[in-house]
Amino acid sequence: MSVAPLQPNFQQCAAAASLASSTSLFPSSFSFRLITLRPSISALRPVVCCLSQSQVSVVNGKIDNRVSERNEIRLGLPSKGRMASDTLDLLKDCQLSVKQVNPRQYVAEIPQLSNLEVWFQRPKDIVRKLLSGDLDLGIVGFDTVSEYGKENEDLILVHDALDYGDCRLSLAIPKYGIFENINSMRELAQMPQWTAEKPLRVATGFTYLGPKFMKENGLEHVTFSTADGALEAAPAMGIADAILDLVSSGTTLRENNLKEIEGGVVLESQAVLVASRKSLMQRKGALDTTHEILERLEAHLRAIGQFTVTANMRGSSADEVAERVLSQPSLSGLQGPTVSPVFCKRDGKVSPDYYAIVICIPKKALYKSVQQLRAIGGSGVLVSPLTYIFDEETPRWRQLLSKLGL
Ligand SMILES: Nc1ncnc2c1ncn2[C@@H]1O[C@H](COP(=O)(O)OP(=O)(O)OP(=O)(O)O)[C@@H](O)[C@H]1O
Ligand SMILES: O=P(O)(O)OC[C@H]1O[C@H](OP(=O)(O)OP(=O)(O)O)[C@H](O)[C@@H]1O
Ligand SMILES: [Mg+2]
Repeated sequence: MSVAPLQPNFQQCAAAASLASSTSLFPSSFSFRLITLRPSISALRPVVCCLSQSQVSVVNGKIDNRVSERNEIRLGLPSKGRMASDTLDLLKDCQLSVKQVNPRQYVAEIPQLSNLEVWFQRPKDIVRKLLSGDLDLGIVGFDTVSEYGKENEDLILVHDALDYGDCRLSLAIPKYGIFENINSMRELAQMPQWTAEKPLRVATGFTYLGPKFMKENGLEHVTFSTADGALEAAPAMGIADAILDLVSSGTTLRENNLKEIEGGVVLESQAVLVASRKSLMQRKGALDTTHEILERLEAHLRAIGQFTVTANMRGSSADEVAERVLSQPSLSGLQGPTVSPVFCKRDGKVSPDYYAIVICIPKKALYKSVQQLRAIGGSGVLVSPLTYIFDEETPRWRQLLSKLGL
């Protein structure tokens, strides 16, 4: 069951080769439909063999690393499962609503991004199609990127924390029987029961990450079986000794008398935006579109953790009020407070009577901040939700450029 790691030099070629040779990865009806839609793509590669309808092909014995010549940028979104609706909700919150004519149609558009096609696919197929060059961008769980991306260097995480789909990939064993006193990976590895003849049987859908993790943890005698769901039943059914599956609330494990163990978490996951490096580097418009999506995501995700707070303060000058505000640890805002004079007319004279301050405050620190505002003489505190925070430049954009060597 273990999958040998790919040699870095041959990763792209091998990934494309295995994709092309596996009919289960490319249902023929779907492939044919794409080829019919884009006849120019196959016509571009006149010689020798074409591995997929897209970019990694072998021309006259050499790897052709160019991207296929389509004009649209393609974004893959989950077509089903728990990620599907959350992904559409997130994009909507970023003013990037996906217009889908009907739910059975797999292609859609985002009117704000004119050069973009949205393709609805199963999460694992999004990763496979990023590798084969049939998609340029995708939103899926980090677990799916890790399992099906197999550390391929062509995959680049553009945004690693989209704030939904939180779960962890974790090893779990029964609470009872020979496992009763086993509470860590080390103890599991040291159990005398596992031999070449009678290995530890692990049920998992993660057949790349599973063997790798067990090997890294010194478990030599392990076999894997796989199933598409309800893995938690496998130990009670006598099919497996342990399971390696996603855990979120932990309810499913508890209900099935299973427990996680120390050191047994393979990875923490949440939804991510992932891209094909080749597409970003070579496809016209791909980097610009990615920049716009990233900016909108960052602006929204930064804002949802914050409130805008306004308050009135008496004081002798804006500077003096600012000093009082900044003396409090929770009131420094994103870049310091905005302090504005509020003018009143008294005895025919216009002068600042008090000052209005505006600051952004993390939602978690709201009550503490209100207490600190009151302590320094703030009154009339108004709290409103924030919709977007656009920074001068997002840190993730700089990171992306540096990953691309730009
Ligand atoms: N219990 C969970 N809580 C939160 N997120 C989860 C949970 N289980 C899975 N996920 C995340 O959602 C993604 C999709 O999971 P989902 O179960 O919807 O689809 P799937 O497992 O690919 O399909 P299916 O379960 O129908 O075979 C996972 O890759 C993971 O990132
Ligand atoms: O820790 P919990 O909150 O209980 O969630 C964990 C369960 O969620 C997922 O299953 P899913 O609901 O996707 O069903 P599936 O087995 O059909 O994939 C995962 O495979 C676990 O079984
Ligand atoms: Mg599932």
